[in-house]
Amino acid sequence: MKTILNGKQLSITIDRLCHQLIENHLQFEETVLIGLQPRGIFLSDRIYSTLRKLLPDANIRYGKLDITFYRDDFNKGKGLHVPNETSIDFSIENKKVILIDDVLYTGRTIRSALDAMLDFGRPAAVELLALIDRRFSRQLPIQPDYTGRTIDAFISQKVKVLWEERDGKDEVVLVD
Ligand SMILES: O=P(O)(O)OC[C@H]1O[C@H](OP(=O)(O)OP(=O)(O)O)[C@H](O)[C@@H]1O
Ligand SMILES: O=c1cc[nH]c(=O)[nH]1
Repeated sequence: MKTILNGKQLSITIDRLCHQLIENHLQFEETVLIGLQPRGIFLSDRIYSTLRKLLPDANIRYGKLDITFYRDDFNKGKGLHVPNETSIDFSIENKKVILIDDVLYTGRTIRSALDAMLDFGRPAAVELLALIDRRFSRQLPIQPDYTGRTIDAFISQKVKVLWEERDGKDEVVLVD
């Protein structure tokens, strides 16, 4: 097992990603954040709370999206899919949407998210923020606009993102 980001590095990376978002989206008047269930939510919660500290006067809209029923392997005999909650209490019509997930690998989760998101309106634009980009693993033409760390990994390896509130510590590891 190899550490990709320790707790301190993870915190600095999240701060940096938030500053990059502010650089492009200023007060988030026309921009909404959407974290992807289940694992992207820990990251999107951190990003949302950091942005609120950095921009105390901004009214940042933040929702959580479950993509279970939009997966391209849903009903493909891959076992029982357990859905999570979607909570988006605003329209994304004509808004700039920032999708947030912890790991970008084949790109299929994000494809599903693009599909699922359309139930909430037609956005003006969509950007993707991924904490870890496993490049050269993509099966679809999907790339992140904001990246915490880009890594190369063997197909047999797995990136695991650990969070204090769930796992007792913040760390990103590569598991053989
Ligand atoms: O780019 P992709 O290949 O879709 O992988 C990325 C997804 O994988 C992880 O979730 P999880 O392990 O729950 O998803 P999986 O079962 O699709 O690997 C991670 O939280 C991403 O959402
Ligand atoms: O390495 C990977 C690939 C997909 N999803 C993960 O969470 N980790």
